[in-house]
Amino acid sequence: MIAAVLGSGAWGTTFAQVLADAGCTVRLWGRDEALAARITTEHENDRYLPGIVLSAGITGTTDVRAAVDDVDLVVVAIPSQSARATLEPLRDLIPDKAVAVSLMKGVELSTDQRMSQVVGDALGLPPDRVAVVSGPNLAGEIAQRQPTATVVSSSDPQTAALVARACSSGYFRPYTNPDVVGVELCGAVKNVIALAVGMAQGRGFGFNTTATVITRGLAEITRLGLVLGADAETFPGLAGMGDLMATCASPSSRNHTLGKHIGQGMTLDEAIVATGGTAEGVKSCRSVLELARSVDVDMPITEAVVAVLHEGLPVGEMARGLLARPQKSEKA
Ligand SMILES: NC(=O)C1=CN([C@@H]2O[C@H](COP(=O)(O)OP(=O)(O)OC[C@H]3O[C@@H](n4cnc5c(N)ncnc54)[C@H](O)[C@@H]3O)[C@@H](O)[C@H]2O)C=CC1
Ligand SMILES: O=C(CO)COP(=O)(O)O
Repeated sequence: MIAAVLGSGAWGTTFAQVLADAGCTVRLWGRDEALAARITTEHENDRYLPGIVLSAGITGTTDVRAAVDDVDLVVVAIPSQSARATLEPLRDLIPDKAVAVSLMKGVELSTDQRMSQVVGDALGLPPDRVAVVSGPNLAGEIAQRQPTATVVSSSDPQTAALVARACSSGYFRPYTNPDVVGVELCGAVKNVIALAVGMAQGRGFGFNTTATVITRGLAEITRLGLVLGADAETFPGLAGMGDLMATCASPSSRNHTLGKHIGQGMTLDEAIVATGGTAEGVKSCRSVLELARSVDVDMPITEAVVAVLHEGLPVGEMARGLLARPQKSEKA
């Protein structure tokens, strides 16, 4: 199979490596010419994955037309809020046989769409030609070929199976799941929960607080997902609990790290600079909250993250506000 991966950041480059190791010919598109040349000739992406020697089966390019010519897979790994504008000009260039794959974990501001919806809309593809990949997949670990599993989801089981075949290797094990809504919401909202966990840890709180935020975070992801038609079995799976555990535990998570900087007293602008890389939850917390409000779902942790990051709530007030809420049943 021939794959074009759009976005030569940490995850795009790592997933290009996964595809190459699984036997695909991979064209990795990015905007930086010097970096694209180094990917092709030196087999390295020193900006995002320093120290990793990339497979010789990956060619870097800045020519997006050439990248998508005659491909079987178009894989998208750019920040969620830039996806639509980047993909729309490619609308007439996608081969009829090709399937699009979103690696992005966000919700678009202004439309509140999940990224598979944005990709389908922007490229003019029906849902059965779009898949998503989401799970406990910290790029730095996978780039070192450490073992992990993931979820490939599409409304069309054949599309999911095709993408799973394309990325399956000795260290990367995809499971398929037809619940696109659940898988994508898990990926987007766990970033918001990881921000909250980071804030708590930055304030000096310990494991009880972390476990509480993760567990109640999963409860609010589940509440939203079920109202939007997701399958309850997705949430305790790899895309749900699995990814929450990885992102909320790892110091290499950008969302977790950014939250920690905020907890330690940085402003949002300072924390963005200190973190580097794309922390999707910073923007997606707003679209997730809007989505939740549109279907009348209560998401107190998400609401608190929005209040701290975008509405001036002092981070020291966050726990007090969450714990002062009226008593309720754990199952409500
Ligand atoms: N890094 C990770 O471990 C994982 C990341 N993801 C998701 O993958 C997506 C991409 O994340 P990363 O690769 O980690 O981000 P990154 O920050 O490492 O790289 C982003 C890439 O997108 C490019 N880019 C930025 N704005 C652009 C624009 N307007 N047009 C075209 N390209 C643009 C940047 O130059 C860079 O190459 C995000 O949605 C993230 O949540 C998902 C799983 C794992
Ligand atoms: O999605 C991820 C792990 O599955 C990566 O998390 P961060 O974007 O917070 O680094």
